[in-house]
Amino acid sequence: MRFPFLFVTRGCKAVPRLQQSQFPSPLSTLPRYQRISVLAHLCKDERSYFITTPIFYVNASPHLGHLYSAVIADCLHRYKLLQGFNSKFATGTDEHGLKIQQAAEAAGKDPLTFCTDVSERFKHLFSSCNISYTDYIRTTEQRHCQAVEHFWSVLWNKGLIYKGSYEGWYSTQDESFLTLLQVGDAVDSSGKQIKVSLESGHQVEWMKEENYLFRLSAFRSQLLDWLKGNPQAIQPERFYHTVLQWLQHDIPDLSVSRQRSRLQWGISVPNDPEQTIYVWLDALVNYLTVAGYPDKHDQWWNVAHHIVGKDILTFHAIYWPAFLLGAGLPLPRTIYVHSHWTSGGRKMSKSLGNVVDPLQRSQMFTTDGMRYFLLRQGVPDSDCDYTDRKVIRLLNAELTDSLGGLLNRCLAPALNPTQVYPSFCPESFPREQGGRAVAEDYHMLDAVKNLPAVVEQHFESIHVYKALEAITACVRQTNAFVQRHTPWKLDKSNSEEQRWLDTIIHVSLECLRIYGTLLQPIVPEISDKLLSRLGVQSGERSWAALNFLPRYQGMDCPFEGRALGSNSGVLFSRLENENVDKQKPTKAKKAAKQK
Ligand SMILES: Nc1ncnc2c1ncn2[C@@H]1O[C@H](COP(=O)(O)OP(=O)(O)OP(=O)(O)O)[C@@H](O)[C@H]1O
Repeated sequence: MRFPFLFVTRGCKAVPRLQQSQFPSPLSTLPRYQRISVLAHLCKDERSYFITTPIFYVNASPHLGHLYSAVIADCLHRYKLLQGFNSKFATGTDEHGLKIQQAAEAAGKDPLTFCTDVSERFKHLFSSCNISYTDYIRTTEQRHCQAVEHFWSVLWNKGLIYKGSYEGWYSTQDESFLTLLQVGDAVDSSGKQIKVSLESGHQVEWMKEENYLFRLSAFRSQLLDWLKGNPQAIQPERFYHTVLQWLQHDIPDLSVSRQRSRLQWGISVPNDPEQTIYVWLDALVNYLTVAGYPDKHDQWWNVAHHIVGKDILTFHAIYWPAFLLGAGLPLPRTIYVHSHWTSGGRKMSKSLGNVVDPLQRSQMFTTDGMRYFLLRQGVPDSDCDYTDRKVIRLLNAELTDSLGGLLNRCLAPALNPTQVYPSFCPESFPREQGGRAVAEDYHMLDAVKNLPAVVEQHFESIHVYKALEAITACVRQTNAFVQRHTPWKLDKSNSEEQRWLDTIIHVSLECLRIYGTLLQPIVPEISDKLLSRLGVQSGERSWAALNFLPRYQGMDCPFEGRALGSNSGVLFSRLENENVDKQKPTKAKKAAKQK
């Protein structure tokens, strides 16, 4: 639910005191507790939020790692929308540079046709996987070329770019310059001694040429001040410390152009057609282009948050902020960093070719299944190895058995023949113990009541897996609640027993409503199915509507007595896999079981 008409600045003072009659219509239809909650959320921050993925290099088709970045950003975007923010979400493709020039040549295509083909593949993947971007940028677009030229001219006019001579190691694969400390020895497949980047393993070459340099060295202390004053600027914390560590040493000026004779596929340096702008400077400016730069861009640029893989941290946490400081622009609010999916123990990468096709996997395991897996299993702080077996096990356990099983149990016609949201009986489940509920039931209520705050905290630091861990733990508690009270054994001809049965189901459906609402940013289709089955309308699915079990608090529940939605089948079908089913426990597991 979005309330773009409410003007709210930092702090609550700027929020006008609204009379009941002044609440704009969608808000005025909400119960009082929800209105307060909406306003409280809007007071916490500005109402705008701008989230970006890296723009993806189109030298080859997308793989699972690219989808991962996009799914994280999509999850944050959807979460902000649920909270009532006006959120903008940009992704797209990075289309200039030597690697693309070479890949297009190898494919026998002109570079733009080549880029368009691959860019369309990314777009197709994202739309197939429900990536709800609001802007898809390509760096070959006119609006972007204009933004880059303008940005360059600003830096040039401030004397921050000068013509010089660059000499050093360069990795074409990474489109990156390296210091001596970042380079090591290796042997190629023919047994020849080569130099490689210690970080990516890609071969590097010694490069010496006349080009333009950016005065990066002049920004070290400003970058340190920025980070020290904004400890949340790079998250998770581990990467914040990595960048601080990098800044303990001098940083050399950065070459920001290539001779046109070597690189034609890129934007020319303004007033110097012999030079092409460095692909990373070009690419990073995409975030400004989407925000509207060089025209009116403040609304979005002031609230920008980037999602990036750890492989491109230097570019986003050092070069980009230095360029922005140079241009006199605000720095991004947060740089969220995630680690890598590995395959066979090595970073999944286009150049290595050890990639998993995300489109094919999302057809095998469903789009929501893949989204759930990536966000549940992916840990931003550390790498994670991908296998299909892990996907199948996780989805069967958590989506089919735990969540789907709970929904099935609670909606079984034998327990709920009229298919309505049953009533809650305060005498059976009083606020003080003494009814039919036991201590564990009260613990469960506390856990579910606190769940939105826990999930919010983890979403804010992109630890989505922790949010899912907390939701899964609550789902388990609700299953245990149903199991403990065996509602199917209660005597429906006895009115007191029937009231208790209804209460058990009411409480369980309330839990499911909270889980379904919180899961929307992660698995939008499954959540929609779940909430629709519970009869929860689209206007009742926002963060503000997360008012758990109001009847227990002595308030009205809008769902009580309402007809449930139609049954559209199982929530998540079990995934079959022979290998998984046939797999025998290892010796170590057997021993652990016996203990
Ligand atoms: N293995 C991966 N795991 C997680 N994210 C990844 C992975 N590979 C790429 N990404 C995401 O995509 C971004 C851009 O990656 P890039 O296009 O360079 O892919 P790549 O496969 O590493 O390419 P190359 O092999 O050509 O270097 C990364 O910063 C990250 O956000």
